[in-house]
Amino acid sequence: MACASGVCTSSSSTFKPEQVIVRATRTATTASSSLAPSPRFPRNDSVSCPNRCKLVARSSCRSFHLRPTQSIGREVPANLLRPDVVQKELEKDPVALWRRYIDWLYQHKELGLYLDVSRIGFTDEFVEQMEPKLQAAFRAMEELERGAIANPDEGRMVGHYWLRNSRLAPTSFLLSQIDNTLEAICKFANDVIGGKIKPPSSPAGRFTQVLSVGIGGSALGPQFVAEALAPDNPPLKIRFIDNTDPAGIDHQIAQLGSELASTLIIVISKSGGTPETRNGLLEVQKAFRDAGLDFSKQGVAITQENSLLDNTARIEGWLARFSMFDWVGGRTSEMSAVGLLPAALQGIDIKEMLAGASLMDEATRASVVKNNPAALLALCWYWASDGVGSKDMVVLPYKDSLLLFSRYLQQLVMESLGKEFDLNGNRVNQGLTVYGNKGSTDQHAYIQQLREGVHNFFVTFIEVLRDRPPGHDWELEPGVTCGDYLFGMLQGTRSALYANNRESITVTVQEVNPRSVGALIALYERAVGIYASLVNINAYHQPGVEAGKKAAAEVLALQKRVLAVLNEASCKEPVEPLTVEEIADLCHAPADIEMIFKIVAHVAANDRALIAEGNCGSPKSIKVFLGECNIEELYT
Ligand SMILES: O=P(O)(O)OC[C@H]1O[C@H](O)[C@H](O)[C@@H](O)[C@@H]1O
Repeated sequence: MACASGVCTSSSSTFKPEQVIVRATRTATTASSSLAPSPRFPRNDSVSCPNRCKLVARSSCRSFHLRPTQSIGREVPANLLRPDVVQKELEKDPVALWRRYIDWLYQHKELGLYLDVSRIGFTDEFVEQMEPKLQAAFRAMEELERGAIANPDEGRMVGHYWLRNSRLAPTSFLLSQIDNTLEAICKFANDVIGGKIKPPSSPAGRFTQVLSVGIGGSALGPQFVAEALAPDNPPLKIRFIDNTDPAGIDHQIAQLGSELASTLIIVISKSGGTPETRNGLLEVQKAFRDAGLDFSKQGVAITQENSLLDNTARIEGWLARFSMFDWVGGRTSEMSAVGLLPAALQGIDIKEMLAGASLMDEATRASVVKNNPAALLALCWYWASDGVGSKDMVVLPYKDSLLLFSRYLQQLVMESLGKEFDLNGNRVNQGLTVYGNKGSTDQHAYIQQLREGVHNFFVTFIEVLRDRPPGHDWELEPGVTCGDYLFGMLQGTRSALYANNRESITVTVQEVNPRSVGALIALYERAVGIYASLVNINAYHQPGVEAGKKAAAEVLALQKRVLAVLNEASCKEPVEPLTVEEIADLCHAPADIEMIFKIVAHVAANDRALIAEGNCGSPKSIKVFLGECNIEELYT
């Protein structure tokens, strides 16, 4: 598929493994650990030793291959293979630890991505025990990719892997749907950036801003990618409305100011009926009306065909509509129009993102655990959290641009794995808690507790080798750059945590670019899928979310009844102020009295003609009435 502008062309800054070898020899000892030659390829005699292994003798490679997989070396007696003992031994024996590091180091050569699981203390026995479960997980993933109904409750296929390799799609119809949508995204983005598609009444004569309205999976991926990859001066700057907080919405619109006239509004909702997103849309449409602008000329919808949003956009004649597919879940939709259109509009090379994800997908189809980084992650999660989520996953990227990765992963992991029942209907209350921001910033916030406090977590460090674009670095002390400090902070924290028996994983990428970001997303998508199989749950539904939505709808329905009751009382002559108890009785909802009090307090705080007299600190004392009675409402 050809793309006219630079949006979809391949990146010239793609990492080349050879570059690392050169730098590995140039940089001093500090860099050597993360640049260690990988022993992985020689594991299989039929695979020749790749270039990187030239750094070590071929015989050494072979010895890694032949040595039985043992956590801390042959000399350790079997009775020492208890995890805590293993760890203590490793701490005392840096050589054994180094051997464990290289023995388990995963390298994806083309992506320049490494995965270090050596600081997770799993034993060989554990790996052996997990092997049948992992093989079952690989088979489940294979079936999923072939189009099985992998989301049984909702009767859906799960096809986010096809998005980056449409040839994998189970039917030619799906294949052309994927290809056509991608082509349409590229064309639209190019036309907007090139000024062919422009706003009707902007002095700028072209779109300068994107305002994305969406929530959950319809916001977190685009937010993460924008933070990670948007250039300093993107062709269109992006902002987000991802909540129904009126002040937050006002802030975004105020920040746009007169640029509202040159803002492309992208409304994203798979279902097309999410209340927060609908409210965001209505608020933005009001802002357009207030400014005398025609929303339809600047509105774009990304949603499933025939959803409420799709129908609205069609009927109102919005600028464009892009399809979201039934078989792509919200939290795995970054490589669909949901993520790709906003990214392309910011000048991010979306084909490189797809290429990175596709390469990672290939790697994570390997059925040999050590060769499959997603399986290694899932294995570590299982080990570290006893397969029941007993420990939290703290995600610490040491790179500002990856700040939102943990937030993105929060939904991907917790909405996928946080389930009450397993696939056999047993109550399991599964999950894996994710939090984190970035290093070294977090070292000055909560690392104190991680090092010394309650031991309820394991860490995932994300390391980025490239500190800055070439040609910009300088030494702020002799021989030391600012980036060396960041590197030192990461390594120091990793060591300090390990010395206190705190486990960690390290994912290393060469640089933050579309390819590595695509790969990271794909890596974690697959790890979540594999882990879900290991613990026998459906990763692709979210029944628990409905409970909160239903309860919210009930609160709003109750509020309408409260206001009707107050209206009736306030239309009497003289006006009859009511206590909260009286309101609850008149609403025939005595059990909801606390909620009624909260409704009264909220409405009274918002200039809505509801007056609450008394002290809200003692709810029984307050008397409530409406400042204006609405006779019409009474008789309708
Ligand atoms: O894209 P939408 O249909 O508007 O859904 C937005 C979000 O809604 C719910 O909270 C779901 O649990 C999320 O998975 C989804 O991403």
